[in-house]
Amino acid sequence: MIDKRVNNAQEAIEGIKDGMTLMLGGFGLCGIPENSINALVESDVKDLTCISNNAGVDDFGLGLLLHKRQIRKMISSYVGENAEFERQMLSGELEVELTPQGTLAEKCRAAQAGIPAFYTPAGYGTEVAEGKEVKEFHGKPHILEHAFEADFSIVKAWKGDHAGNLIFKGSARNFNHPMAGAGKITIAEVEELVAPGQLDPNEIHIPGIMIQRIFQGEKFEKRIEQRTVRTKE
Ligand SMILES: CC(=O)CC(=O)O
Repeated sequence: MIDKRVNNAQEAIEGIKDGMTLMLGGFGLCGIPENSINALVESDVKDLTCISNNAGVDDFGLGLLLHKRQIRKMISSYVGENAEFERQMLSGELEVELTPQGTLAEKCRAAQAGIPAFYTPAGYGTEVAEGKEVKEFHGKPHILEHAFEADFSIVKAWKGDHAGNLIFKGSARNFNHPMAGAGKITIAEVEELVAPGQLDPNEIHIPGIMIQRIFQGEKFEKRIEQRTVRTKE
């Protein structure tokens, strides 16, 4: 068995350099690889292209990287609820490639499965289709979409073992599942890291072969409490 463990988020993100493309899991504020994002914020790496369903909010998730201007381009499907994102996009500081949500998921899954491209009807007749090859299937036009090419995938799971096998919990599975193994290197941060043999093989969602680095993230109960208090105010 290859032991994929690294000690912490700082070690996990080693090798992420200026200008690289990252895929980051999460939907809403659920299943966000927050420890890795915090380490990226501390690292000062910049000019990143981030593929993620959303861009976080002003004080959480990718919003923290946006705040420090570490992101040059976002490839996302849902980008509301982030005032700094809006400001940077409207001022032209941030490049944005809006992608239909199903296409975003499939571009991840295709990369994970080693499929270079696929056809989809989503986006035909809109800006999304500009410059893309069109082909008819069953009398309906489809556009050719390419699999993502990312340097790193960063995913969050509920449980993982030293070999990188992962189990997600509930809706936190979201984009974490198709992003695992889709980048050249996949980092998994987990809430609980266990020894090999402790996870029920029938419950594993992502096999360890997809993962290169794994670590147990710090617990964030305190942050959640703080956010709850702020929301109530
Ligand atoms: C509506 C959505 O797509 C959820 C999100 O914020 O990621």
